[in-house]
Amino acid sequence: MKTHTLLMPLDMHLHLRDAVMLENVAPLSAYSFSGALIMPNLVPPVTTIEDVKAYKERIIAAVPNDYFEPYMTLFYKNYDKRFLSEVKEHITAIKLYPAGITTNSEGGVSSFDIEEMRETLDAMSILGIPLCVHGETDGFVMDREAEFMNIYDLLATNFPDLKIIMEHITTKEAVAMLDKHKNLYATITVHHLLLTLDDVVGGMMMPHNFCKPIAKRPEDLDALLSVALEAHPKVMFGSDSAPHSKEKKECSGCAAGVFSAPIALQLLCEIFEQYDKLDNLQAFVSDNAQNIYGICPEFKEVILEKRPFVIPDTYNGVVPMYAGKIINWAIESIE
Ligand SMILES: NC(=O)N[C@@H](CC(=O)O)C(=O)O
Ligand SMILES: [Zn+2]
Ligand SMILES: [Zn+2]
Repeated sequence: MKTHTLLMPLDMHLHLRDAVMLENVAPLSAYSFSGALIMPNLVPPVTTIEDVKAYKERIIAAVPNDYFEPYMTLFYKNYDKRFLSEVKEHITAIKLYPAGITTNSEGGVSSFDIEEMRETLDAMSILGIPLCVHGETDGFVMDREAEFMNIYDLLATNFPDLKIIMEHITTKEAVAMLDKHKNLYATITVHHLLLTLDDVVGGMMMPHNFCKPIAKRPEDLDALLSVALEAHPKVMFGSDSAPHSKEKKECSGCAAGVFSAPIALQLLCEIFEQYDKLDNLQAFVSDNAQNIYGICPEFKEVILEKRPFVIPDTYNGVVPMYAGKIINWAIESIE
Protein backbone atom coordinates (compact mmCIF):
# COMPACT_ATOMS: atom_id res chain seq x y z
CA MET A 1 0.00 0.00 0.00
CA LYS A 2 1.39 3.42 -0.93
CA THR A 3 2.00 5.73 2.03
CA HIS A 4 3.13 9.31 2.50
CA THR A 5 4.63 10.77 5.67
CA LEU A 6 4.22 14.35 6.82
CA LEU A 7 6.17 15.81 9.72
CA MET A 8 4.73 18.51 11.99
CA PRO A 9 1.85 19.62 9.75
CA LEU A 10 0.80 23.21 10.47
CA ASP A 11 -2.48 24.94 9.69
CA MET A 12 -1.68 28.64 9.51
CA HIS A 13 -5.30 29.89 9.40
CA LEU A 14 -7.83 28.13 11.61
CA HIS A 15 -11.14 29.04 13.24
CA LEU A 16 -11.74 27.06 16.42
CA ARG A 17 -14.63 29.16 17.77
CA ASP A 18 -15.49 28.82 21.46
CA ALA A 19 -17.53 26.83 24.00
CA VAL A 20 -19.29 23.72 22.59
CA MET A 21 -18.06 24.30 19.03
CA LEU A 22 -14.48 24.63 20.30
CA GLU A 23 -14.85 21.36 22.16
CA ASN A 24 -16.25 19.70 19.02
CA VAL A 25 -13.66 20.88 16.52
CA ALA A 26 -10.38 21.50 18.38
CA PRO A 27 -9.63 17.78 18.95
CA LEU A 28 -10.00 17.17 15.20
CA SER A 29 -7.22 19.65 14.38
CA ALA A 30 -5.10 18.58 17.34
CA TYR A 31 -5.21 14.99 16.13
CA SER A 32 -3.44 15.58 12.83
CA PHE A 33 -1.71 18.96 13.13
CA SER A 34 1.23 20.01 15.32
CA GLY A 35 -0.14 23.50 15.60
CA ALA A 36 -2.31 26.15 14.04
CA LEU A 37 -2.63 29.91 13.80
CA ILE A 38 -5.86 30.59 15.68
CA MET A 39 -8.16 33.28 14.28
CA PRO A 40 -9.42 35.91 16.73
CA ASN A 41 -12.90 36.58 15.28
CA LEU A 42 -14.83 35.43 18.32
CA VAL A 43 -17.85 37.38 19.54
CA PRO A 44 -16.55 39.70 20.97
CA PRO A 45 -13.15 39.49 19.23
CA VAL A 46 -9.84 38.74 20.96
CA THR A 47 -8.37 42.19 21.68
CA THR A 48 -6.61 42.10 25.06
CA ILE A 49 -3.76 40.14 26.65
CA GLU A 50 -6.31 38.61 29.02
CA ASP A 51 -8.48 37.53 26.07
CA VAL A 52 -5.49 35.88 24.35
CA LYS A 53 -4.33 34.04 27.47
CA ALA A 54 -7.80 32.87 28.44
CA TYR A 55 -8.69 31.71 24.90
CA LYS A 56 -5.40 29.82 24.63
CA GLU A 57 -6.17 28.06 27.91
CA ARG A 58 -9.64 27.10 26.69
CA ILE A 59 -8.12 25.66 23.50
CA ILE A 60 -5.55 23.62 25.40
CA ALA A 61 -8.25 22.37 27.78
CA ALA A 62 -10.30 21.23 24.75
CA VAL A 63 -7.48 18.99 23.43
CA PRO A 64 -6.35 16.97 26.44
CA ASN A 65 -5.12 13.98 24.44
CA ASP A 66 -2.83 15.53 21.88
CA TYR A 67 0.18 17.75 21.61
CA PHE A 68 -1.06 20.83 19.74
CA GLU A 69 0.35 24.36 19.75
CA PRO A 70 -2.23 27.14 19.37
CA TYR A 71 -0.35 30.06 17.81
CA MET A 72 -2.51 32.92 19.01
CA THR A 73 -3.55 36.08 17.17
CA LEU A 74 -5.08 39.37 18.18
CA PHE A 75 -7.90 41.13 16.29
CA TYR A 76 -6.40 44.26 14.65
CA LYS A 77 -7.19 47.66 16.08
CA ASN A 78 -4.96 50.74 16.21
CA TYR A 79 -2.97 49.52 19.23
CA ASP A 80 -0.15 51.62 20.72
CA LYS A 81 3.47 50.53 20.91
CA ARG A 82 3.45 50.02 24.65
CA PHE A 83 0.55 47.58 24.47
CA LEU A 84 2.11 45.79 21.49
CA SER A 85 5.41 45.26 23.29
CA GLU A 86 3.50 43.72 26.21
CA VAL A 87 1.29 41.48 24.08
CA LYS A 88 4.11 40.34 21.76
CA GLU A 89 5.19 37.33 23.82
CA HIS A 90 1.62 35.98 23.85
CA ILE A 91 0.86 36.16 20.13
CA THR A 92 2.25 35.03 16.77
CA ALA A 93 0.47 37.59 14.58
CA ILE A 94 -2.26 40.23 14.43
CA LYS A 95 -5.21 39.65 12.12
CA LEU A 96 -6.77 42.53 10.24
CA TYR A 97 -10.36 42.37 8.98
CA PRO A 98 -12.03 45.07 6.91
CA ALA A 99 -15.18 45.95 8.88
CA GLY A 100 -18.21 43.79 8.08
CA ILE A 101 -16.59 41.92 5.18
CA THR A 102 -16.76 38.40 6.62
CA THR A 103 -18.02 36.39 9.63
CA ASN A 104 -17.67 38.31 12.93
CA SER A 105 -15.63 41.17 11.44
CA GLU A 106 -17.93 44.04 12.47
CA GLY A 107 -15.26 45.61 14.71
CA GLY A 108 -12.65 45.61 11.93
CA VAL A 109 -11.00 48.44 10.00
CA SER A 110 -13.42 50.76 8.21
CA SER A 111 -10.92 52.99 6.39
CA PHE A 112 -7.46 52.12 5.13
CA ASP A 113 -5.96 55.51 5.94
CA ILE A 114 -2.28 54.63 6.18
CA GLU A 115 -1.56 57.60 8.47
CA GLU A 116 -4.17 56.40 10.96
CA MET A 117 -2.55 52.96 10.99
CA ARG A 118 1.05 54.15 10.97
CA GLU A 119 1.78 54.06 14.70
CA THR A 120 0.50 50.49 15.04
CA LEU A 121 2.10 49.15 11.86
CA ASP A 122 5.45 50.86 12.57
CA ALA A 123 5.46 49.32 16.03
CA MET A 124 4.57 45.90 14.63
CA SER A 125 7.43 46.25 12.11
CA ILE A 126 9.93 47.08 14.85
CA LEU A 127 8.66 44.39 17.20
CA GLY A 128 8.54 41.79 14.41
CA ILE A 129 4.82 41.02 14.73
CA PRO A 130 3.41 39.81 11.38
CA LEU A 131 0.16 41.28 10.02
CA CYS A 132 -2.35 38.77 8.62
CA VAL A 133 -5.02 40.29 6.38
CA HIS A 134 -8.43 39.25 5.11
CA GLY A 135 -7.97 41.10 1.82
CA GLU A 136 -11.35 41.99 0.33
CA THR A 137 -13.03 45.30 -0.49
CA ASP A 138 -16.79 45.80 -0.35
CA GLY A 139 -17.00 45.73 -4.17
CA PHE A 140 -18.66 43.18 -6.44
CA VAL A 141 -18.19 39.77 -4.86
CA MET A 142 -16.01 38.29 -7.61
CA ASP A 143 -13.76 41.38 -7.72
CA ARG A 144 -13.30 42.04 -3.99
CA GLU A 145 -9.94 40.35 -3.64
CA ALA A 146 -8.44 41.72 -6.86
CA GLU A 147 -9.56 45.23 -5.84
CA PHE A 148 -7.78 44.83 -2.52
CA MET A 149 -4.37 44.56 -4.27
CA ASN A 150 -4.09 48.36 -4.14
CA ILE A 151 -4.27 48.19 -0.37
CA TYR A 152 -1.62 45.46 -0.24
CA ASP A 153 0.58 47.72 -2.42
CA LEU A 154 0.11 50.58 0.02
CA LEU A 155 0.77 48.44 3.09
CA ALA A 156 3.79 46.68 1.59
CA THR A 157 5.49 49.87 0.38
CA ASN A 158 4.73 52.02 3.44
CA PHE A 159 5.85 49.30 5.87
CA PRO A 160 8.70 47.47 4.12
CA ASP A 161 9.82 45.77 7.35
CA LEU A 162 6.35 44.46 8.18
CA LYS A 163 5.67 40.83 7.30
CA ILE A 164 2.24 40.87 5.64
CA ILE A 165 0.37 37.64 5.04
CA MET A 166 -2.40 37.72 2.44
CA GLU A 167 -4.82 35.24 3.96
CA HIS A 168 -6.68 32.59 2.00
CA ILE A 169 -5.82 33.95 -1.45
CA THR A 170 -8.16 33.00 -4.30
CA THR A 171 -7.03 34.96 -7.37
CA LYS A 172 -4.26 35.14 -9.95
CA GLU A 173 -3.85 38.79 -8.96
CA ALA A 174 -2.90 37.82 -5.42
CA VAL A 175 -0.50 35.15 -6.69
CA ALA A 176 1.24 37.80 -8.82
CA MET A 177 1.74 40.01 -5.74
CA LEU A 178 4.07 37.44 -4.16
CA ASP A 179 6.83 38.35 -6.59
CA LYS A 180 6.08 42.08 -6.49
CA HIS A 181 6.79 42.81 -2.80
CA LYS A 182 9.42 41.03 -0.76
CA ASN A 183 7.38 41.42 2.45
CA LEU A 184 4.16 39.83 1.14
CA TYR A 185 3.37 36.18 1.87
CA ALA A 186 0.18 34.11 1.53
CA THR A 187 -1.84 31.26 2.91
CA ILE A 188 -3.85 29.01 0.60
CA THR A 189 -6.72 26.76 1.70
CA VAL A 190 -7.35 23.25 0.44
CA HIS A 191 -10.84 24.12 -0.79
CA HIS A 192 -9.50 26.91 -2.99
CA LEU A 193 -7.19 24.31 -4.60
CA LEU A 194 -10.27 22.28 -5.56
CA LEU A 195 -13.27 24.56 -6.11
CA THR A 196 -14.37 27.25 -8.49
CA LEU A 197 -17.58 29.28 -8.37
CA ASP A 198 -19.18 26.46 -10.36
CA ASP A 199 -18.86 24.20 -7.31
CA VAL A 200 -20.75 26.76 -5.21
CA VAL A 201 -23.58 27.91 -7.49
CA GLY A 202 -22.97 26.36 -10.92
CA GLY A 203 -25.42 23.54 -10.38
CA MET A 204 -27.43 23.01 -7.23
CA MET A 205 -26.41 25.51 -4.57
CA MET A 206 -23.78 23.97 -2.30
CA PRO A 207 -23.75 25.75 1.06
CA HIS A 208 -20.84 23.71 2.41
CA ASN A 209 -18.64 25.11 -0.39
CA PHE A 210 -19.69 28.68 0.37
CA CYS A 211 -17.04 30.82 2.03
CA LYS A 212 -15.35 34.20 1.94
CA PRO A 213 -13.55 34.85 -0.28
CA ILE A 214 -15.83 33.01 -2.70
CA ALA A 215 -14.14 30.43 -4.96
CA LYS A 216 -13.26 32.08 -8.29
CA ARG A 217 -12.52 31.13 -11.92
CA PRO A 218 -10.61 28.18 -13.41
CA GLU A 219 -7.65 30.44 -14.24
CA ASP A 220 -7.48 31.57 -10.61
CA LEU A 221 -7.52 27.95 -9.46
CA ASP A 222 -4.64 27.24 -11.86
CA ALA A 223 -2.63 30.17 -10.49
CA LEU A 224 -3.15 28.94 -6.91
CA LEU A 225 -2.15 25.40 -7.89
CA SER A 226 0.99 26.67 -9.61
CA VAL A 227 2.41 28.17 -6.41
CA ALA A 228 1.02 25.59 -3.96
CA LEU A 229 2.25 22.54 -5.90
CA GLU A 230 5.72 24.05 -6.19
CA ALA A 231 5.58 24.99 -2.50
CA HIS A 232 6.59 28.54 -3.39
CA PRO A 233 8.60 29.60 -0.31
CA LYS A 234 6.28 32.56 0.41
CA VAL A 235 3.18 30.37 0.43
CA MET A 236 1.94 28.11 3.20
CA PHE A 237 -1.10 26.03 4.00
CA GLY A 238 -3.88 27.63 6.03
CA SER A 239 -7.13 25.67 5.96
CA ASP A 240 -9.44 28.56 6.91
CA SER A 241 -11.51 25.71 8.31
CA ALA A 242 -14.50 27.72 9.55
CA PRO A 243 -17.13 25.55 11.25
CA HIS A 244 -20.74 26.67 11.54
CA SER A 245 -23.59 24.56 12.87
CA LYS A 246 -25.55 22.50 10.33
CA GLU A 247 -28.54 24.80 10.97
CA LYS A 248 -26.48 27.89 10.08
CA LYS A 249 -25.21 26.30 6.85
CA GLU A 250 -28.33 24.55 5.57
CA CYS A 251 -30.78 27.45 5.61
CA SER A 252 -31.74 30.70 3.96
CA GLY A 253 -28.91 33.12 4.75
CA CYS A 254 -26.19 30.46 4.93
CA ALA A 255 -23.12 31.47 6.96
CA ALA A 256 -19.81 31.74 5.08
CA GLY A 257 -17.18 29.15 5.92
CA VAL A 258 -15.98 25.73 4.77
CA PHE A 259 -15.24 23.13 7.45
CA SER A 260 -12.20 21.19 6.23
CA ALA A 261 -9.76 20.65 9.11
CA PRO A 262 -10.31 16.90 9.65
CA ILE A 263 -9.92 16.06 5.95
CA ALA A 264 -7.37 18.67 4.92
CA LEU A 265 -4.25 16.49 4.91
CA GLN A 266 -6.03 13.67 3.09
CA LEU A 267 -7.26 16.05 0.38
CA LEU A 268 -3.84 17.70 0.07
CA CYS A 269 -2.24 14.29 -0.50
CA GLU A 270 -4.79 13.58 -3.17
CA ILE A 271 -4.15 16.87 -4.97
CA PHE A 272 -0.36 16.75 -4.73
CA GLU A 273 -0.28 13.13 -5.86
CA GLN A 274 -2.55 13.88 -8.80
CA TYR A 275 0.01 16.38 -10.07
CA ASP A 276 2.96 14.18 -9.14
CA LYS A 277 4.15 16.73 -6.57
CA LEU A 278 3.88 14.79 -3.30
CA ASP A 279 7.54 15.61 -2.58
CA ASN A 280 6.61 19.29 -2.22
CA LEU A 281 3.76 18.77 0.23
CA GLN A 282 5.99 18.80 3.32
CA ALA A 283 7.18 22.32 2.51
CA PHE A 284 3.64 23.51 1.79
CA VAL A 285 2.13 22.11 5.01
CA SER A 286 4.94 22.82 7.42
CA ASP A 287 8.47 23.89 6.41
CA ASN A 288 7.47 27.13 4.69
CA ALA A 289 5.36 28.20 7.67
CA GLN A 290 8.23 27.40 10.05
CA ASN A 291 10.51 29.63 7.99
CA ILE A 292 8.04 32.47 7.47
CA TYR A 293 6.89 32.67 11.09
CA GLY A 294 10.13 31.43 12.69
CA ILE A 295 8.27 28.78 14.66
CA CYS A 296 9.51 25.38 15.72
CA PRO A 297 6.70 22.92 16.47
CA GLU A 298 7.19 19.75 18.51
CA PHE A 299 7.60 16.46 16.70
CA LYS A 300 4.53 14.84 15.16
CA GLU A 301 4.56 12.30 12.35
CA VAL A 302 1.44 11.71 10.26
CA ILE A 303 1.41 8.72 7.94
CA LEU A 304 -1.21 8.78 5.21
CA GLU A 305 -2.15 5.74 3.18
CA LYS A 306 -3.53 5.54 -0.33
CA ARG A 307 -6.86 3.77 0.10
CA PRO A 308 -10.51 4.76 -0.35
CA PHE A 309 -11.83 6.93 2.47
CA VAL A 310 -15.45 8.02 2.77
CA ILE A 311 -15.69 11.53 4.19
CA PRO A 312 -18.12 11.38 7.13
CA ASP A 313 -21.50 13.13 6.94
CA THR A 314 -20.63 15.07 10.07
CA TYR A 315 -17.82 15.40 12.54
CA ASN A 316 -19.32 15.91 15.99
CA GLY A 317 -22.40 17.39 14.34
CA VAL A 318 -20.55 19.73 11.94
CA VAL A 319 -20.78 18.99 8.21
CA PRO A 320 -17.40 18.89 6.47
CA MET A 321 -16.65 19.83 2.90
CA TYR A 322 -17.22 16.89 0.51
CA ALA A 323 -19.37 15.01 3.07
CA GLY A 324 -20.11 11.50 1.78
CA LYS A 325 -17.54 11.70 -1.00
CA ILE A 326 -14.93 8.98 -1.46
CA ILE A 327 -11.36 10.22 -1.67
CA ASN A 328 -8.13 8.30 -2.22
CA TRP A 329 -6.12 9.04 0.90
CA ALA A 330 -6.72 8.31 4.58
CA ILE A 331 -4.76 8.91 7.76
CA GLU A 332 -3.08 5.66 8.71
CA SER A 333 -1.25 6.52 11.92
CA ILE A 334 0.03 9.42 13.98
CA GLU A 335 2.97 9.59 16.34
N1 LIG B 1 -13.84 32.15 5.52
C1 LIG B 1 -15.11 32.29 5.86
O1 LIG B 1 -15.98 32.20 4.99
N2 LIG B 1 -15.49 32.52 7.13
C2 LIG B 1 -14.64 32.75 8.25
C3 LIG B 1 -14.09 34.12 8.30
C4 LIG B 1 -12.96 34.38 7.34
O2 LIG B 1 -11.92 33.72 7.37
O3 LIG B 1 -13.07 35.29 6.52
C5 LIG B 1 -15.47 32.47 9.53
O4 LIG B 1 -15.03 32.88 10.60
O5 LIG B 1 -16.51 31.81 9.43
ZN1 LIG C 1 -11.06 35.66 6.09
ZN1 LIG D 1 -10.71 32.56 8.15
